[in-house]
Amino acid sequence: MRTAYTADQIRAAELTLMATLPEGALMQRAATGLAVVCAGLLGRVYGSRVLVLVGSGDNGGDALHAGAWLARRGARVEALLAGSKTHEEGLAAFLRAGGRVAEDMGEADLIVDGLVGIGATGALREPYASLANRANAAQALVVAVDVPSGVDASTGRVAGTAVRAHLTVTMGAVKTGLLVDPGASYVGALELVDIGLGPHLPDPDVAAMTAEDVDDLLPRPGAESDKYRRGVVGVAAGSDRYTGAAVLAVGGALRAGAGMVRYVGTAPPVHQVRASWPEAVITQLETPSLESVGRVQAWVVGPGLGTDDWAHELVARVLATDVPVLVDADALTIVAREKGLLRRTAPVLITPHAGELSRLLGVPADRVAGARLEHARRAVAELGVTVLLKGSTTVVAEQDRPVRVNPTGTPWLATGGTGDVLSGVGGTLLAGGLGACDAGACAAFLHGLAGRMAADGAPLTAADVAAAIPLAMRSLRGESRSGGRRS
Ligand SMILES: NC(=O)C1=CN([C@@H]2O[C@H](COP(=O)(O)OP(=O)(O)OC[C@H]3O[C@@H](n4cnc5c(N)ncnc54)[C@H](O)[C@@H]3O)[C@@H](O)[C@H]2O)[C@@H](O)CC1
Ligand SMILES: [K+]
Repeated sequence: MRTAYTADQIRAAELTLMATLPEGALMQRAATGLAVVCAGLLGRVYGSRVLVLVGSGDNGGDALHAGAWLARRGARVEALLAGSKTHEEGLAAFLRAGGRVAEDMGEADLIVDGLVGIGATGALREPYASLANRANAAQALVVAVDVPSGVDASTGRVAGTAVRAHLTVTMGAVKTGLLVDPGASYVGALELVDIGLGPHLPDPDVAAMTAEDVDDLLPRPGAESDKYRRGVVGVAAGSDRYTGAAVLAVGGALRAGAGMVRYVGTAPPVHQVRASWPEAVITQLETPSLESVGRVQAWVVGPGLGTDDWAHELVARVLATDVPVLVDADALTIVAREKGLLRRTAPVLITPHAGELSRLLGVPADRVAGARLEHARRAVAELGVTVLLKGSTTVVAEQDRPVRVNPTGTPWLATGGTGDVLSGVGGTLLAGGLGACDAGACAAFLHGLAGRMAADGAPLTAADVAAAIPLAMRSLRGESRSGGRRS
């Protein structure tokens, strides 16, 4: 598990560590780590041109010390002092090493963003905001110190402009805002410099699963397994109007390794599912009742179901069972009308995108998208369920646990029907015995990985994603060695 922390958590850990060390030692560790990464990026340090953007705090101090390190090795390093004050000791070291103070931004091979780090509050003020824009427009490689300036370290919010880094060198521990969009999309590659903070860190704020974690959690059939023991998943999806959602949800469930999929729906989607998936066991419903449906270990309800009275009744029946339920799409609209349906003892995993969560919380969708963690946590508290909030960074939140932040995915997944596949995968993992948080996080991980494999830099369809799920599972062992990073 890759763990991450809020600015307050980091600050508290830094204070306890600092108390055990000589003054300035921590910054030296941070700056040396930063400089070594910059040197690696430059390839040849001697003669290279480096511009250091220096803010008024310790983030600027890190940047100045790293600039000094590079200057001592022959780089031509200039510092633009942007703050009302400058880290004194850092500036002295920088000047001693032959660094120069610049009046304006000149040409450079590498720009080091030391404007603000975890001490920032709110949108970047001037002149920082203009400098961030100019750094973004420059040809140079951009390395952010600790956090890309303008990204809120604790939440990933970007209130105004922010530095778009090719690489972020973060100190001591990963910050939450580096893993959650929109902030995560400004980070580039992420390097962690160990400054000895580990023993002083509290329980993490958020955690990202690695391929190895997912591999360990996935239910796998043993010699004793039969289809019932592997998990039977029920899928209540599709309607006369939306038949494809049923096909995709059933496909996701089957491809994720369900022992058996029981599909229930009206005649048109039933015909489609039967034609696409002869493996599914199908019950055609005349009335919204589950009486004639055999036993399942988990339900998926909602994709393409519609929101009329018939659908409402079916959602209510599914939620009245005593097994885990994954609630998606139209079923989310229905439970937004009658939240009492979510009050049950067996686990509920809801899988909204920002728009659906905004209806559940009564908050505008853009606010949900801009502060994903906050709203996922709020939904957990208000609704008493596990929440998988889909989007550019999918997050899974559950009471009393660090939020799981999904590290896989590709923008190509933003196409119709991929959410239906995800719900099928999640349902199968619930039926296989995973808890709601693990089922949601593993489903998101596999779905993102499958999307990446199916796309390979070109468009994909939802059916391609479903087809790639077994490939994604198979690749977990190889991925665990390379970390499962976003590409
Ligand atoms: N204290 C230490 O020994 C260590 C510090 N570290 C570095 O220190 C950083 C934190 O340093 P600070 O606490 O001094 O804080 P920062 O350097 O992140 O920023 C604080 C300064 O920025 C200004 N500021 C805040 N919000 C702003 C905004 N929106 N626009 C413009 N200016 C703004 C403040 O007035 C203040 O002067 C970390 O991010 C990290 O880079 C790490 O190297 C670890 C060791
Ligand atoms: K920075």
